[in-house]
Amino acid sequence: MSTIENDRLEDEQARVDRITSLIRKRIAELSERTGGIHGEIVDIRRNFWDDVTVNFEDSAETAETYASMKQQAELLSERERSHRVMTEQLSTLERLKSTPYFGRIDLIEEGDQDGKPDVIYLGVGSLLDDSGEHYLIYDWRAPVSSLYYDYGPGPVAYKTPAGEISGEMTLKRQYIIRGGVIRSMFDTGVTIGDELLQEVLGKGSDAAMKSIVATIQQEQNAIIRNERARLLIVQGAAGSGKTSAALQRVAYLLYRYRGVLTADQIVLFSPNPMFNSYVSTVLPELGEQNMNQTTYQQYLERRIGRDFEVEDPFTQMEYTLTAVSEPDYPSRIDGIKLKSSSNYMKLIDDYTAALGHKGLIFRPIKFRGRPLISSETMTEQFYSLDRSVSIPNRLRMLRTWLLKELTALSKLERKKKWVEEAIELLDEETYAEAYQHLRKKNKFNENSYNDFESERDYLAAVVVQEKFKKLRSRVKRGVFLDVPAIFKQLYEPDTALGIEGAKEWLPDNWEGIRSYTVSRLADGIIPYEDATPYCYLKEKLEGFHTHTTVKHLFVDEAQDYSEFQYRYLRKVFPNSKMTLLGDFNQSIFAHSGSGEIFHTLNTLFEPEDTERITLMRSYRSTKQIVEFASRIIEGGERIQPFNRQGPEPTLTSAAQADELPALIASKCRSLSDSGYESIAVICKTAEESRRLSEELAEKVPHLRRIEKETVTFEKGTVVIPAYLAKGVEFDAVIIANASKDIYFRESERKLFYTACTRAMHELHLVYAGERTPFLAKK
Ligand SMILES: Nc1ncnc2c1ncn2[C@@H]1O[C@H](COP(=O)(O)OP(=O)(O)OP(=O)(O)O)[C@@H](O)[C@H]1O
Repeated sequence: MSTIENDRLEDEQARVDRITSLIRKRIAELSERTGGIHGEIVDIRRNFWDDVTVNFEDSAETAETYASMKQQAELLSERERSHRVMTEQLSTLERLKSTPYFGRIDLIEEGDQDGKPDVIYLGVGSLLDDSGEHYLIYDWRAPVSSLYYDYGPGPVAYKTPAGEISGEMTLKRQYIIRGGVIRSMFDTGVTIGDELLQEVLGKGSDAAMKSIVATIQQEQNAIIRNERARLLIVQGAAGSGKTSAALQRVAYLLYRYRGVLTADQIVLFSPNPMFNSYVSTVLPELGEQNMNQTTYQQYLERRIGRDFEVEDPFTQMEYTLTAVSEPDYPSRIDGIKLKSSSNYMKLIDDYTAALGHKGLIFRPIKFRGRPLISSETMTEQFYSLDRSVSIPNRLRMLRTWLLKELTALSKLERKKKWVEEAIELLDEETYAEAYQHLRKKNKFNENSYNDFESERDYLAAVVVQEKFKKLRSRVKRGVFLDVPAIFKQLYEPDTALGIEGAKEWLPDNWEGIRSYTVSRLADGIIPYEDATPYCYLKEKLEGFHTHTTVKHLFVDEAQDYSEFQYRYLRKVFPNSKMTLLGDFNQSIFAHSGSGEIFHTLNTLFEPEDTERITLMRSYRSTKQIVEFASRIIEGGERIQPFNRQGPEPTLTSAAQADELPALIASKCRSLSDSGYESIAVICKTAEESRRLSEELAEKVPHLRRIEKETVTFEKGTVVIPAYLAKGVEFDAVIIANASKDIYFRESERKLFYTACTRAMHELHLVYAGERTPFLAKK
C-alpha cells in the first residue's frame, strides 16, 4: 500500500470538484422540475372533474365520459410516476453529494485494442455523464464493482449477466471523501486497507448500524453477492459482520433483481424488537426500502394468539437461568430439547396421520346457550367422509356441510318464541324496509291476515339471519375444529406413547415432560418450546398458510433457532431462499444445544443448493477485547482480531457483592467522562438487571434499563440482560457481576462470551468473591 503524491491528489481532488459541481447542478435542475411536476399533480387532482366531460345520457355519451375520465387518470398516473422517478434520482444525488465515491479501479479488459485502462469509480449510487452514455460513478453493486472487493491489482475476472469478463487491474485506490474534500487516499492490494477500516471502526458506536459498502471484505462480499445457493449458512465469529453482510446483501439483491424483486418480498427475522430499530437505517442510507422485519415471537403470536398466550423466548431463557432448583426444571430442559428436534416433528406427523382415522375434537356449534350441532355429530360426519382425502380437504367438506346444516336449522329457528319477541323490538326502519321489500316482490294480496303472516315470516328470517351471521362466519373461519384441545390430547397419558415406534425413542422422563406441559397449557399459556409444534400441528390439520410471495428469508442470530423451527419455516415460506447468519459460540438457548443446529441443516435443501461460508475475522472490538473474549470459548484462538488497538480489558474485584453497584457507577462515570456515548452494564438476567438499575438510579444520571419490550435502540448508559444485548454493540461494556456464583454452569459460558463481545473499545468486568471459572487465570 502506498500513499499518493501531492500532484495526483490535486488531480483527484479536481475530479471530485468537477463531479460534485455536476451533482449540485443536477440537484438544482431536478429540484425545480420535481417542484413543477408536483404542482401539476396537485392541479390535476384538484381539477380532475373540471377537465372531464360528464354525461351519462345515452350509451355513446357514457362511453365518452369514461374515455375522458380514463385519459385524465392516465395523465395523473404518468405525472405521478415521473415524480417518483425524479424523487429517487434526487435522493441518489443527495447521497452522492458529500461522498461521491469511495473507490477506484483501473481496468484493461481482455481484447481492449488501445491497452488503456478504463477508470471506474465506485459510490453508493451511479451517475452518468450528460451524454447518458458513460458512467462517472458506478453503483457499488454493479457487476464490475465486485472487482474492487474481490481482487487486488493483477489478473481479474467478473461475472455479468452476459458472461464472464476478464482483464488486468492496474490500480486499486481508496478514498476518504467527506464534504466533497478528499481527506485521504491510498493505493491498495486485495484487502481493503487498514486505514479506512481503522477510521470506521475506531469511531464511537451509533444508535443505528452503519452501512459498510466502502470497506466490505472479500469474504463478506461472497455472502453479499451469492446468487446460487438456496440455503446460505454463514457461521461467523462475534463481530465478524454477519448482520452487516446480511443488510448489504438485501441491498444487493434489490439492485440485482430490480423490477423483479421488491423489499416486501424479503423477510428478516431479528432477535428482538429493539434490533429492528438498530438496523432500520442501513437500507434507506443505501437508497433502498427496508425489508419486512419481524421477530419469530411476533410471527408465532400472529398465528397462535387467539388460542393461547404464547410464552416468549426471553421468559423461557429467564427460567433456564434462574429456576434451576425447581422440581420440574430437569423435565422442562429435556422437554425443550425434545421439542426442538426433527423427531418431534415426525411425532406430530404420525399423530396427524392417526387423527385422520380418529381423535379429532370439534367444538359444538351453540346458539343461545344450547348446542345446535353437537361435536359428536361433527365427528360422525367428518369420519364418514372418504378417508383417502386429506384432513384439510375433509375439513373443507365438513365446512360446506355445516353451512348447509345452518341454513336448514335457521329455517326451523324462525318458529321459536324468542324470534317473536325480537321482532317486536325491531326498529321502525326495519319494518319499513320489510314493507318495501314485500311490496316489490308482490307478496301482499290485500288479505290482512296473510299479509301479516308474510311480513312476520320475512321479519323472522331477517332476525334469525342476523343472529346466525356470527355462527356462519365462525364456521367459515374453521373455528369448529378445536386445535387447542387436539394439542392437549397429545399430552394425555397414552397418546404419544401409543404412536407406533414412539415408545422406543421418547425420553425416559416423557412422563415429567408431559405433566409439565399439561400444567402450563391448563393455565392458557403455551410454553415457547411448544409454540412451533403447535403451529405445525394446526397447519397440518387446517392446511398450511404459506407466504408464497416471499423470495428471500434472512434469519439473524440463526443459532438461536431449533431444527424444528427451521423445518417449519421452510414449509411456510416454500418459495424462499434462506440466508442464515449465526455463531455457534453464541448459542445461549437451551434448545440450541452447543450450536449443532448448523450441522443438522444439511437436509433442509438439496446438498447442491446449500452453501456454507465461515467468517473468522472480528471487526467490532479492539484486538485486546477479541483476544480476551476468545479465551472464554473453546477454539477461540482461531478467531482473528482486526488489528485495532485499545486498552486491555480490566477485572476489578470487590470484597462484598453489595459494593459492586458503587464500583459500577464509578466506572460508568469515568467512561462517560472519557467521551463514550454508549455504555452498557450487562447483567445475566432481567431480574439482576432490574435490581441493579434501581441501585444505580441515583448514582448514574440518565440511566436506562432495557427490557424485552424495549423497541428503540438509543445512545446513553443502559443496563441490559445479556440475552437482549445480542446482535448490538456499545462503545464500552461493564460486565455487572463476573463472579463464580453468577456465571458457573457450562451452559452459561456462551452467554458470558456474548456479553463480553458487545464491547467495541473498552471492556471492564467487576466481581465479588471468586471470579467466574470461564476467565482462566493469566
Ligand atoms: N467490512 C467492514 N467494514 C467496516 N465495518 C465493519 C465491516 N464488517 C463489520 N464491520 C463492523 O463490525 C461491527 C460488527 O458487525 P456486525 O454486527 O455485522 O457483526 P455480527 O457478526 O453480526 O456480530 P454478532 O454476531 O457479534 O452480533 C459493526 O460495527 C460493523 O459496522
